[in-house]
Amino acid sequence: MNTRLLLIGCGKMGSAMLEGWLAKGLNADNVYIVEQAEAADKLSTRYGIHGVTDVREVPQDFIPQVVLFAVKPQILPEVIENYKPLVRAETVFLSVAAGKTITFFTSHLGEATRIVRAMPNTPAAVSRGMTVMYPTDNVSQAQRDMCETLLATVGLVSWVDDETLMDAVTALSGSGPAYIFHLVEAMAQAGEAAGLPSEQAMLLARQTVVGAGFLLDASDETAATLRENVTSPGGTTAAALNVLMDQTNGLPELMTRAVEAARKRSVELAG
Ligand SMILES: NC(=O)C1=CN([C@@H]2O[C@H](COP(=O)(O)OP(=O)(O)OC[C@H]3O[C@@H](n4cnc5c(N)ncnc54)[C@H](O)[C@@H]3O)[C@@H](O)[C@H]2O)C=CC1
Ligand SMILES: O=C(O)[C@@H]1CCC=N1
Repeated sequence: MNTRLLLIGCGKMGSAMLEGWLAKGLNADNVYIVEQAEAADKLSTRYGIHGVTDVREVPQDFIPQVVLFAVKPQILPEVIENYKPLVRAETVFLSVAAGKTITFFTSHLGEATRIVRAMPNTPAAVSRGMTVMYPTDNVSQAQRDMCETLLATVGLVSWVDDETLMDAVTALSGSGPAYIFHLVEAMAQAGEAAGLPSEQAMLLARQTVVGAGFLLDASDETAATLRENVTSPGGTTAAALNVLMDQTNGLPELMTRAVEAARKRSVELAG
């Protein structure tokens, strides 16, 4: 992979993608990262990329094909205009910032800017990410393909043709890994309450979620069938699922409220 990439912000999400790309052979020499001073030094040493603290330190002859914004949405209004000089037809601006709309980018960078909004998730670090993208009309097919190739290197890719759906995407797959990690915490806590020692409860919860994820990935069956495969009539799983699948107080209702809270927050982050 020889994509010329300028990455703005390399924290949890930026480094998850970068690690996935470098593991799949992205040429580190073609990558510039704008970060805060200490992070820029560490990243250069760790990944062999060019770490800078200001976009003006990027050599004039480095024309990025992709400028990727991976800073917090709250930081973007302060920094976005620094990147205006990079707007040109051969450069696509790819943003993973939750909530930040195409209108936000065009209002600061100009209508001609080619923009792809993307929502990845942190399993990208182990090439199991899920990314959903939405492009502006002026993004060429070649640029769409380039963004898709980049993100497909670290997981599955899907597109939406209605930008407002990016809020729902963010609430489901963007934030979703946190829900699963919390499920591990909740299962471990429940195991402890049922009498298991704390460390063993965590081991069981963790490996159960890892194993179920692998099984889901390896199997052609639906999640519903895999669930039914565990559930003996009148057995222990059925007893637990009676609680979890309760129409009014069960997990679907709780998850719907949680996803809706995240979707609303994504709308608010548009600013
Ligand atoms: N963490 C996640 O699971 C996901 C995050 N996102 C989006 O990714 C973006 C980054 O989120 P995280 O990686 O979680 O945050 P983070 O705080 O880990 O990373 C942000 C990075 O930006 C750097 N930074 C701050 N000011 C900067 C500046 N002026 N110029 C360059 N870099 C600067 C920080 O040093 C930090 O390393 C957000 O917009 C978020 O909505 C999207 C999908 C999932
Ligand atoms: O919590 C957030 O706002 C970001 C967006 C999706 C995951 N993390």
